Amino acid sequence: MISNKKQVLFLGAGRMAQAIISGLINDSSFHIMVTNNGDEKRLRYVQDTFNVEVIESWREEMESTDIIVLALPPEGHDSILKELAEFVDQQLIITVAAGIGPAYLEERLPNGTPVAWVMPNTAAQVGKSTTLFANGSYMTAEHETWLQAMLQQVGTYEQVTEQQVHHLTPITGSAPAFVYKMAESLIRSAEESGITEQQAQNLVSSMLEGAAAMLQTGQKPSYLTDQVATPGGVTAAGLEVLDESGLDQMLQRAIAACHERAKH
Ligand SMILES: NC(=O)C1=CN([C@@H]2O[C@H](COP(=O)(O)OP(=O)(O)OC[C@H]3O[C@@H](n4cnc5c(N)ncnc54)[C@H](OP(=O)(O)O)[C@@H]3O)[C@@H](O)[C@H]2O)C=CC1
Ligand SMILES: O=C(O)[C@@H]1CCC=N1
Repeated sequence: MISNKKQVLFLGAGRMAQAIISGLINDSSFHIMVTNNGDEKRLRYVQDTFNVEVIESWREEMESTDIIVLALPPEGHDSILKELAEFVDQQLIITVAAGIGPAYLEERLPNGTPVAWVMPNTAAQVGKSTTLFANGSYMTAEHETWLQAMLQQVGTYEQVTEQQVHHLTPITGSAPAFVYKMAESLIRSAEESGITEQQAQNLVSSMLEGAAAMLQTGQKPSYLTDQVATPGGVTAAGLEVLDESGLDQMLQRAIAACHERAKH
C-alpha cells in the first residue's frame, strides 16, 4: 500500500530535533524518520519516546523522502550539504541552524532545490515555540503548506526575511535561556524563605506567565514597570540596582555576542 503521508527525515536527534518531533507526532499526515551522527543510545531514546522510525543510513531513504530537516550544528552543514547535493531531487530542505539561511543552502544545493530556514525555540516541546522562518526562492505553494502544517504543531510562527531571522535569532531562539537564568536566580532567592524548590519554581513561573500576559495586552514595558514600582517603594530600590549594574547594556552585549557567534 502506498502511504499518502509526507515522509519527513530528521538529520540530527538532539534537543531541537526532539522538541520539534514531540509536536510533529501529533499530526498523523507526517511519517517521521530520524538519524544522527552515531550516538545510538540517543537514537533509541528518540525511537522509544516518540515512537518514530530510526534509520541507519539516510542516503537509502532519500528517494522516498519529501522533507529533510537539518537539526544538526551549523558547523556540520557544509559537509552534509555537499553529500546531500548528490542525492536531492526536489525534496524540501529545512534547516533550523543558527546562521544558516536560505542563501547558504541554495548556494550548496542543486539549482531549483526548495529550501527554508526555520528558527524555533525549545518551547516547541510544549507546543509554545515562537518560530520565525524564511523561505528560499524555489518553494512552491505545496511546500509552503507542508512547512506551515509542521510549524503549527510546535507553536506560533511568522514568516520574515532571511536578514530578519539572522537579526532575531538571539531574541526568539536564545533569549529563553536568558529568562531561565533570571528564573534560576529568583528561585534560589525564593527558596531562602523556607518554601520548597518546587514551590519556588511554581511561584516564579506563574509570575513570569502573568508578566508575559501583561506584555501581551500591548502595554509598554516601561509603563508596566512604572505600574509595579510604587514611588519610593521597594521595587524602585531594586530597579535602581539593576540600572546601576547595567542590565540593559549587559543584555545588548549578550545579543551582540550571539550575533558574533552565528557568523560562519
Ligand atoms: N537548542 C535550541 O534551543 C535551538 C537550536 N537550534 C539549532 O538546532 C541545531 C541543533 O542544536 P541542538 O539540538 O541544540 O544540538 P544537540 O547537540 O542537542 O544535537 C545535535 C544533533 O546533531 C547530530 N549531528 C551532528 N552532526 C551530524 C551529522 N553530520 N549528521 C547527522 N546528525 C548530526 C547529533 O548527533 P548525535 O546524536 O550522534 O550526537 C545530535 O543528534 C543547531 O544548528 C542549532 O543552531 C535552533 C534553535 C533553537
Ligand atoms: O545556542 C544555539 O546556538 C541555538 C540557536 C538558538 C538557540 N540555540
